[in-house]
Amino acid sequence: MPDSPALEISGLVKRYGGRAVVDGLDLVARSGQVTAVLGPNGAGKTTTIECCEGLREPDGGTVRVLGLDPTVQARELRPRVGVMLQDGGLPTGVRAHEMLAHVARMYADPRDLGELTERLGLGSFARTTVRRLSGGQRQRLALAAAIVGRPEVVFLDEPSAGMDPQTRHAVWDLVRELRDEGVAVVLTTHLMDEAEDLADQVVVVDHGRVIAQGSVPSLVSSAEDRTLRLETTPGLALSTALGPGFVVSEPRDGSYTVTGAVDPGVVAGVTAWLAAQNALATRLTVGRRTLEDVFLDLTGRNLR
Ligand SMILES: Nc1ncnc2c1ncn2[C@@H]1O[C@H](COP(=O)(O)OP(=O)(O)OP(=O)(O)O)[C@@H](O)[C@H]1O
Repeated sequence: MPDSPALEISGLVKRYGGRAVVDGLDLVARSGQVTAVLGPNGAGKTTTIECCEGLREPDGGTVRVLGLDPTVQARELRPRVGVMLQDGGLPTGVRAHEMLAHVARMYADPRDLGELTERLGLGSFARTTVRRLSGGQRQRLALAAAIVGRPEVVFLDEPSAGMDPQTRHAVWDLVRELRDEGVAVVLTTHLMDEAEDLADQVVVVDHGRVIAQGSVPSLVSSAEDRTLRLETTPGLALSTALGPGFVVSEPRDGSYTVTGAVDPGVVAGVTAWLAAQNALATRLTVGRRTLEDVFLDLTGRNLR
């Protein structure tokens, strides 16, 4: 069926030692779209992706990749799915270019290795053994290995972690191209700008469940809320200057954010209140909420 999703997860449960780290998770990802899975450390993202890759067996629910069950139909799926693991998962004793050439030989119609090498800047370390590669170089090689076989679905677990900005942009371009070629790209990331730039659909996972999903615009503008950002004297009780319905935080000393229905009257009220405290605002901006604001609202500010 042309409209059937590339990935369909229903009620996925995965337990470790009796604890459900994935706890009834539903997710659909489509061809020609980038789906970004976000969530705090330990939320269950990697475990979910590993169930999709056939690396972990679910304890409940179903996972279908291209309509197939990744645990029992792994052989049929292997040539159609590309996987980039968080730890690289590469053999360490071979040279980078040998590893990639070996992976390419496993596919019927691999990408041009020269072009891929150029695109991801692999040339400078092609003759280095994998064990001696830097973290970012290893990531680049792992990405090349994930896409060399022209997969229909690609799972990228934190693809740009440890990459320098130049490489990150090259990777983003490549991901957009894959999407335009009709590939279903499913990636996990902690980089909100990566999700904002790339994702057609964002899925926020916490405690093993999906707690929000949608396009970036739909997530950031679900209300008429705006964010007022303010730099001034630390430790002010800024919430007393505002009525109910506003959330004030001071993530760094003297750097405040106010979320809510920020209108001209609210800005005037805040600056008047600051003047009464003899506090000078050295910076004041009003903007739309960012994906990071939404993420922190959804998942809280406590460390995991
Ligand atoms: N093999 C395992 N045995 C026991 N517990 C595990 C195992 N793998 C993962 N866990 C636990 O499952 C939970 C979810 O881990 P997972 O790696 O899926 O999270 P994540 O959302 O990918 O986190 P991160 O953002 O840190 O990569 C964590 O509490 C982790 O400690």
